[in-house]
Amino acid sequence: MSTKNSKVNFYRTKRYDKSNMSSLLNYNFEFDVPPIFHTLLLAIMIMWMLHRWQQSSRLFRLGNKLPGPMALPLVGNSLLILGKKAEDLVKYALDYSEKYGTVVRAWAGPKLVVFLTDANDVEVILNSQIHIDKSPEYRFFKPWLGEGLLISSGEKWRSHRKMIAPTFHINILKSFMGVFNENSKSVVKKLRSEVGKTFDVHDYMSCVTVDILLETAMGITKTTQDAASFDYAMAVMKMCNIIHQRHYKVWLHFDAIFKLTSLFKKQRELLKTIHGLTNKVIKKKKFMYLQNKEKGIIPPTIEELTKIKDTNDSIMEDSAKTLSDTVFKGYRDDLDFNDEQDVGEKKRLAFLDLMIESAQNHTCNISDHEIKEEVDTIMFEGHDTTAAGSSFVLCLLGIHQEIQSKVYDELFEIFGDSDRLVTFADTLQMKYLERVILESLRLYPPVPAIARKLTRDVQIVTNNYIIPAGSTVVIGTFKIHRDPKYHKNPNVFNPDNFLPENTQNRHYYSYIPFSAGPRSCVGRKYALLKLKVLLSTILRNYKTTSEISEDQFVLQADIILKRYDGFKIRIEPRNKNHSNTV
Ligand code: HEM
Repeated sequence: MSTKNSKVNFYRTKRYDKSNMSSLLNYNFEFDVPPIFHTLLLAIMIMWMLHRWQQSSRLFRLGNKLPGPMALPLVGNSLLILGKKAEDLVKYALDYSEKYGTVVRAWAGPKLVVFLTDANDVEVILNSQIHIDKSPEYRFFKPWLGEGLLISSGEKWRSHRKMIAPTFHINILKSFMGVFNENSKSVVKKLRSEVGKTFDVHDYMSCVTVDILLETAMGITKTTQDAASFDYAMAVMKMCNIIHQRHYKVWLHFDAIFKLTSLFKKQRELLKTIHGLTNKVIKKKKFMYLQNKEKGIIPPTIEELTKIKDTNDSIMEDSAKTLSDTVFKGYRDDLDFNDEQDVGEKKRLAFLDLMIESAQNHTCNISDHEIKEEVDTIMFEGHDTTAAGSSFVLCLLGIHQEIQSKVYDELFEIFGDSDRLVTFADTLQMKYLERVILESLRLYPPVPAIARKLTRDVQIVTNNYIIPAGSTVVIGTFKIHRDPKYHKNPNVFNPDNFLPENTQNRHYYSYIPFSAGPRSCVGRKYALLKLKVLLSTILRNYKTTSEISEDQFVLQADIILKRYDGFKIRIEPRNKNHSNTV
């Protein structure tokens, strides 16, 4: 029967057979139920079967042994975040963590997500060579970063990590001191226009970070920067913004919906700019490398630049030179400890040059396309993280004036009233500033959570719970860093939390701003060195103040932790004297 006829019959029945109820019922049930009812009935049956199947699955049985909010059939706990604003999510997540403890499960539809905030449980995951796969949410980066280090897995990740980790060796980082200095000076100059005003310092930190990365990752110097590199920098910043939006707007998680939005069109244009420049630079660099090789000019290899030792043990045996080396020593990752020997006259090479060199001399099997993915990854990972990290430090110092005075006194001890550039040896003296940076990364970790996809069951320490294979584990760095078990007055900004006597017996996994274990941040040393040069240069020139106290910060956490209300500060020029006379 056609739809039209069935509708007509339905209404006819109503009009003409009112007196005969039994014939009406018979007539309707057998022939005249509108098709929408059939569809609905079918949908309900399918949903019920799905629900039953889900309930009987191993994931569901094991997952429901973990504490967490009551879940609805099929949608699970998805409705809990529906309609929530990005800036409310941090508070919301913390409330749930308070309510259920250090292990909380949630169902995102059929997907099991387990939140961990106990250092012992976190160690089980991060210290493992097995649980190194990233969660599916990282796929939003794929159009941009491809299979770069951040999202790749398996053998590809292992071999690329082995090649890239040594390019962050301290000897190579030392050769970036000039770039860090030059760009820090340049931002001091730009900040002059903001003296006496309240402004968002993140914009400045973001620009200077991209400029430094253009030079250290791709070898594009300030003098060779052109309109294309400016467009690239802008595109990197805008792409980060699109990915943030995809994370906190649930409907944008679905590719089909995202592709209908104007954001998708924008993303396509931005990626054209980003990939266009990376490809162009790689092509040019490779051509130059081959041309130089023909002339017999061969750049130093990574081994020559770093004098890498053969065994991991010898790396761990090296004595730690800076505070952060001590703090991060327990991570057992593949980043070396400081070696104060200088690289002397050796040429500065950008990460890209080092990768091209490794590919050409066959120490690593990496294609041009893969090099592009790794350069793009470094540009992303190195940008937003350090921009947020440095902005938080400047805001916190604006609030805690007595701590800023101590930082300035230390800098005055090192530099006096001179305007000279920062040397690597100076950075080793900046012990108080280093504590300030580490403490800021504790309270406001730029990467507030890390997610892994489990391919095997894991037994954690808390109640010997089993987290089943197939689930996503989210490690809540923000919350772990504020655990009163490990920090007295955990919500108070106190750089003395990083005095040696306060760190020596602390659980290594209670402080993980750079993650830890085999998949820890490969740029950790780069970031800390750059932050010291950049922040010391700014603080030697300006005093920062903030009208807003910490409890008024409106935090927004998606991939990167930021202030939704903006990183507002005021600055005034320093008289080059001890802080008490400023
Ligand atoms: C304050 C600054 C930084 C912080 C807090 C930070 C934090 C992190 C964290 C937590 C991860 C692990 C992410 C995850 O597992 O989901 C990570 C990975 C990574 N970071 Fe950083 N990062 C910083 C700066 C940098 C810089 C400057 C670079 C490069 C120039 C960089 C390059 C990378 C790369 C390539 C990875 C992926 C490593 C892998 O999976 O093997 N990071 N970072």
